[in-house]
Amino acid sequence: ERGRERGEREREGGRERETLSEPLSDVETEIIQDTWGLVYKNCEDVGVSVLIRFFVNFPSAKQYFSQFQDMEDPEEMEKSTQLRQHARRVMNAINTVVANLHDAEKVSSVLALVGKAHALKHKVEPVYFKILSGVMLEVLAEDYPEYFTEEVQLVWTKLMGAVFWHVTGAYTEVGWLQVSSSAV
Ligand code: HEM
Repeated sequence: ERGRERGEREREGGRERETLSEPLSDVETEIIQDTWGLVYKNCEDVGVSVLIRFFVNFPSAKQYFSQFQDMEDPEEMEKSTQLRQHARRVMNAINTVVANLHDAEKVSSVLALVGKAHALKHKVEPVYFKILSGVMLEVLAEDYPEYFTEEVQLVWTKLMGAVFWHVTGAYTEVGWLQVSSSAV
């Protein structure tokens, strides 16, 4: 089941879709859960710094957020309730994924919901998910250098690859066609 879940190859939308990552091993799962536990204690602060860096470095990502589309000052962004709320939601969704790494169906259903909502309701270009995960890894490595060693960062990169794979799978499922190679 698990193998199929992460699917070596699946037929979707008439096109073959290859997995970007192997399932995490037990050791890798433990590494993710231990390091995430430390990060999640500062859930709100970490989430807000990740999103601020995301919007400062990739200003076009702001277009989707009515409240701070035109904001440029990071200090002002920090006060936006819409930004803080999204930070909390992103962190909580990742927390659910991390807590359920042994339950592939739960992981894929959580991420399918996220993908579908962002495709259908928010109309977010899927490439922003890839960019956001890069920014998140960068912030985590800077803020927790003692935990995010190179080895740990590699495992996190793998997890983020899996997140992106599930999210873009949902985009494909709802008929968002640009997804395949342009986003990866
Ligand atoms: C791992 C990455 C992400 C997660 C887990 C996540 C999660 C969520 C959740 C749970 C919601 C609220 C429920 C909903 O309306 O669907 C939400 C809303 C939203 N997300 Fe994300 N999101 C992520 C990435 C992004 C990215 C990359 C963008 C755009 C650049 C984005 C834009 C939005 C917008 C515009 C809303 C609605 C905001 C509002 O109504 O205030 N999200 N997100």
